[in-house]
Amino acid sequence: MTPVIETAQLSKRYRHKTALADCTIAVPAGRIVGLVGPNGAGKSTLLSLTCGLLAPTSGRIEVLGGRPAAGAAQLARVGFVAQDAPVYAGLSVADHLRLGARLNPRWDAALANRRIDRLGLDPAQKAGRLSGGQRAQLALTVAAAKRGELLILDEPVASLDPIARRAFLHDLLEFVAELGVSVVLSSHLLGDLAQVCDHLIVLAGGRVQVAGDVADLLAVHHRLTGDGAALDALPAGARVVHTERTTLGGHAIVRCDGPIPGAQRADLEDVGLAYMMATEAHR
Ligand SMILES: Nc1ncnc2c1ncn2[C@@H]1O[C@H](COP(=O)(O)OP(=O)(O)OP(=O)(O)O)[C@@H](O)[C@H]1O
Repeated sequence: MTPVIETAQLSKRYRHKTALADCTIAVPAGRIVGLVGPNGAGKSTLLSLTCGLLAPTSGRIEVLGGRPAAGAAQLARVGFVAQDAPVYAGLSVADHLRLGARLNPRWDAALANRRIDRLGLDPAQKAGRLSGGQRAQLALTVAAAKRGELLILDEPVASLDPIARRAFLHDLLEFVAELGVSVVLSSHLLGDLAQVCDHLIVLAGGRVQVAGDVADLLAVHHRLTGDGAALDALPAGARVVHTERTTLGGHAIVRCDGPIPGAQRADLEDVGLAYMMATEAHR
């Protein structure tokens, strides 16, 4: 099956700043992909390259087997919601849906109306008067009703309160089940991503630190707690990703294909955070 996103040594420089370097990934179809990383890690840059809003400085990127944004057909296959859920402040909710219908050949009016109805949004309300959460939901509705094969969401839950975040992520899961789309969403909130993602990409310092299906990553990452003595007796091939001392004791996240005596399975937050912290520690 063609990967939804495939890159090889992809890099992007803005004048003197390298925002993304040597990025080689292959994202399988049908996944909800969590793209995490600290501020300035290169997440928006990677997503903008995926949508064709930016051109690479070097390297290669293919989206759904084609060049990003290469013509109307390719554009119709990808829905994109940029950071801060941009909407047209002067247009009403209904205007957004009319515009969506005019601009998108595969527009699903029934889906759009059903969502707006369920969210309790007034079709006559100007988008500029919606709350941050409502704007995010409107932007997601427009992107989903486009009926593309890939939905790209840049920090879609950043402006939402915890209840709205839950509702948004729940809706997202429903969409994926209903529409069969692949989704890439970036976030700082590993806990949120852990609820919905089955594929993880950790970016830090403009480089991919780890990427893969969540089940595969969890199978090979272990959490060791204690005074550190266990780290001196790790099995061959084990690699300490990150160690941390806290007032409550210490722990280490270790990558190892086989079992580690006395270790627990790491969870997704452990894994994501460990790779981010390890990069920060080397700066
Ligand atoms: N247009 C630009 N011109 C120059 N530098 C830029 C530009 N856009 C981004 N950068 C720089 O590239 C790096 C990566 O930025 P990017 O926005 O991709 O990170 P991010 O992971 O999305 O960050 P955040 O989580 O803060 O949104 C940062 O150092 C940023 O300052």
